[in-house]
Amino acid sequence: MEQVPRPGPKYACYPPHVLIWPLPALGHVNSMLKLAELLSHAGIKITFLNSEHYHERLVRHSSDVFSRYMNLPGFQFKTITDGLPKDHPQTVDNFHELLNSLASVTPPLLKDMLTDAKSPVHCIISDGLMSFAIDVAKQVGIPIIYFRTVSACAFWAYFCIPEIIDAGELPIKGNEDMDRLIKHVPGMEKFLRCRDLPSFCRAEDPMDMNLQLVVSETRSSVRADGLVLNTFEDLEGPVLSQIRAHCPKIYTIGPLNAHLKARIPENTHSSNSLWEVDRSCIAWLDNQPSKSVIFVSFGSVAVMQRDQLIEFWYGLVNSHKRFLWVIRPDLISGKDGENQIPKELDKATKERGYIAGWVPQEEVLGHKAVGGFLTHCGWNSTLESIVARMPMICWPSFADQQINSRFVDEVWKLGLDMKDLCDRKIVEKMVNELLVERRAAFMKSADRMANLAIKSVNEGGSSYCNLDHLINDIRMMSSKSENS
Ligand SMILES: O=c1ccn([C@@H]2O[C@H](COP(=O)(O)OP(=O)(O)O[C@H]3O[C@H](CO)[C@@H](O)[C@H](O)[C@H]3O)[C@@H](O)[C@H]2O)c(=O)[nH]1
Repeated sequence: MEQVPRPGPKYACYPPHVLIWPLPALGHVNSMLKLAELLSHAGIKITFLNSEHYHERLVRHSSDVFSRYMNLPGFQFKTITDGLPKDHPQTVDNFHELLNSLASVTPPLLKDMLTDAKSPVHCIISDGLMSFAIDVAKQVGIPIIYFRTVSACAFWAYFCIPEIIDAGELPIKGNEDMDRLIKHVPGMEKFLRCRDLPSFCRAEDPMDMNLQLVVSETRSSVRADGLVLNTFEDLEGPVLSQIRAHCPKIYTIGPLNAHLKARIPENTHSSNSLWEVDRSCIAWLDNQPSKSVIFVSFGSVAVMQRDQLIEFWYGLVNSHKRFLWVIRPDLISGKDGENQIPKELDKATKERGYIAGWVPQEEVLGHKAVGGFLTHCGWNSTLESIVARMPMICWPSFADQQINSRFVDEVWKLGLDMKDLCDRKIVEKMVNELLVERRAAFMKSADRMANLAIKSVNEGGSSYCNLDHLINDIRMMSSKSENS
């Protein structure tokens, strides 16, 4: 399906044209849409290439997001197949299937799109996990910039995995080995433990398919003409210096949610939620005392066992604090014991809890009644929490979430790392630490980091200037191509 572009503002000559192509996963599509909006605002023509499945979802479940983008001048959606059946489960275990399928079916389609003389593309910004896009870009001679949607610390850990394996630091030798320090991620030698490495490193075999795939994709970033990261210099400066030794052209332009608000203040709907949002929780929050609620959400893909759900539930109830919990319809893996919620949990939830399937997360984090965030530490959630001055309890599940958690707790002092423990007593204790006992200290760090985040996206800040660099570089690519 292709949308005909609507007339945009009157550009002097040809506007630069960028093709943006995310991996079909919510955390990726969501943040690349934000980048698309920022570039569109700067007068750049955008073709946003969505997988057929994600596009259908966007049109059907988020028609407001879809029409908002369709109204941006010079913006169009195009779709491309991911080569998988419609009902193919999208879980972390199927990650390599998705990437392999994309790599086998999309290159000729992309090449056709890029060689269409009617609509020349001057630059591709592709997801930083799709190296086949680099191969196609090089064949047709169009510059390509990578966008990696994870933190710089996660990117750097992925980048160093071959050295970690060569040094014999992987595989991890069972649970008792989890607290061993890793020596071969420069800059993190003092605090990075086996348990904090991206979850793919837990494979028993260092040649594990998912692990090798993510490493080779990360390493391929050096072949791109630039790397965009959704982070900011004051948050991850030391790690960024390490990465710059390998990928010299890095555009740190985050936090993207704050950057959008800074550049386009009239845009009050930046969250780009691709699923239907239940807003009834806002009315519930309106009736709760200030900073009294712990918000619980584990992102769009993480799953948990039913017994883990019950442990969290007891922990929240036993903390005697109010809670708002996002339980997605597909959050619980396996259906054992469905509908058997112990009566005391049910009763306490009616008294001081609220459960929803999908909420306007950024708005919730900014609500005056919310005092803390129990999160899986997906990168978008982590940044949204930082911008909202919200201390965190981190229960990481997979991929980059473990290392993000470690940084939240040990480096940025913005919250507590629960590691992969799941025990009602720990949940209860941490909720009380976050909301009461250590509240003042966490709030001080959260305020400081939020101020730095806001400074970075305001005029003159590092992310603001880096986005201007990116826009100027794209303009140069376009004028070079028009002159050749
Ligand atoms: O009820 C909800 C729950 C979540 N969200 C939004 O959904 C996004 C979730 O993104 P993220 O926190 O990054 O989590 P995942 O969806 O799990 O993201 C995947 O992609 C991220 C970016 O690559 C990685 O950091 C994660 O580990 C990976 O699981 C955020 O923008 C939330 O605001 C809502 O709008 N409403």
